[in-house]
Amino acid sequence: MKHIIFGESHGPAIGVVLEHVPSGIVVDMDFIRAEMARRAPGKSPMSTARQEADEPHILSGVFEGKTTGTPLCAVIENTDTRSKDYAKLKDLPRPGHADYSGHVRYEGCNDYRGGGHFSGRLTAPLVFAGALAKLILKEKGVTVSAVISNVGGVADPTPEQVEEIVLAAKKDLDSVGGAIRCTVDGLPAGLGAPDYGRNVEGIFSQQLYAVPAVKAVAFGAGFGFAVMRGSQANDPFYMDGDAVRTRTNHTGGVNGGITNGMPVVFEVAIRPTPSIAQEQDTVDLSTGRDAKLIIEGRHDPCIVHRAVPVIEAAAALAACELLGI
Ligand SMILES: Cc1cc2nc3c(=O)[nH]c(=O)nc-3n(C[C@H](O)[C@H](O)[C@H](O)COP(=O)(O)O)c2cc1C
Ligand SMILES: C=C(O[C@@H]1CC(C(=O)O)=C[C@@H](OP(=O)(O)O)[C@H]1O)C(=O)O
Repeated sequence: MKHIIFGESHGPAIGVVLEHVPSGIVVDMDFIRAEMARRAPGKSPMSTARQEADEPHILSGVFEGKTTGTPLCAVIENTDTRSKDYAKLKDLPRPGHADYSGHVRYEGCNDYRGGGHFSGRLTAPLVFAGALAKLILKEKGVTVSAVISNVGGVADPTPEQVEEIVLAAKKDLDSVGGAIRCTVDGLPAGLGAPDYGRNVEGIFSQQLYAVPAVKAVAFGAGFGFAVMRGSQANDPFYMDGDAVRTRTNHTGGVNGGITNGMPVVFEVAIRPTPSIAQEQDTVDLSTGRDAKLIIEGRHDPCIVHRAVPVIEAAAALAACELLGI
């Protein structure tokens, strides 16, 4: 299964085309809508004020409630755009966002309104694709679930702590980052390979780094391995009936680029939102001079809580790839 995400944040619509979807998958729209709602903007003071229904319109690839196996196209309308907030960003790129790198890469032809194709808005069709992937994985006994593992330096925060930290950053005209831990359960041992392009960590990472604001991916103990001894790091094997299992899972379910039958566990770091309301230094691309920038518009003071279903979606697509779907 391959997917391509299309659209810009302030264009008429965004969407996804999936090809090689297995035929006969029952497209549970209640489940898909619930997944989309977990990510949708405008739901709390901790998120952007932009209001979008995020209702997916399926144009092809589904007939009588089931996938046909031919290309599946889903479109999501953009209705609450306010492009005037972005007028000055044509010449004044936002530090941390993709305005400057996108301008260079696309020779000034990039749609800078709302971040264009770089916007976190493009994760709405990704969540649609991920929801479909989860429906496929369910039939194979594979589940994907993620939680917030850090916000603003506080590990495994309670929902109340998340709210307090995010709203404090917002009050300071600032933003805050964090991390998400994701578990993929039910993948059999023996998937993947050690080689370039085929190893489990690489397949997951390709999907995860395509999510805007993801800045690090670590499997199992991750950077913690750097300060462990072998006796602490190794996961001892034992027999659980007929199944080979490990007592700990520091390695995050992967050895030598191949699943070992334990849950695949990884953590991603999410950067603080680039668009903050404080005055910042930038450059004026029209004059070639240093400049000051005050960003207007409606931005997420934190991305972490909104990205939890997005990380699950990326992981579900990676799990399908590993299973040869
Ligand atoms: C769900 C989601 C919401 C986001 N909301 C914002 C936002 O409101 N303002 C902003 O500047 N960046 C936001 N971002 C992050 C930018 O899209 C991202 O930082 C930018 O495209 C540059 O990509 P990079 O951080 O991966 O380098 C969001 C990302 C996601 C996944
Ligand atoms: C619209 C969404 O988030 C947007 C992501 C985003 C960015 O730069 O990534 C910037 C803001 O866009 P705008 O200025 O158009 O409101 C967010 O609202 C969404 O996630 O659906």
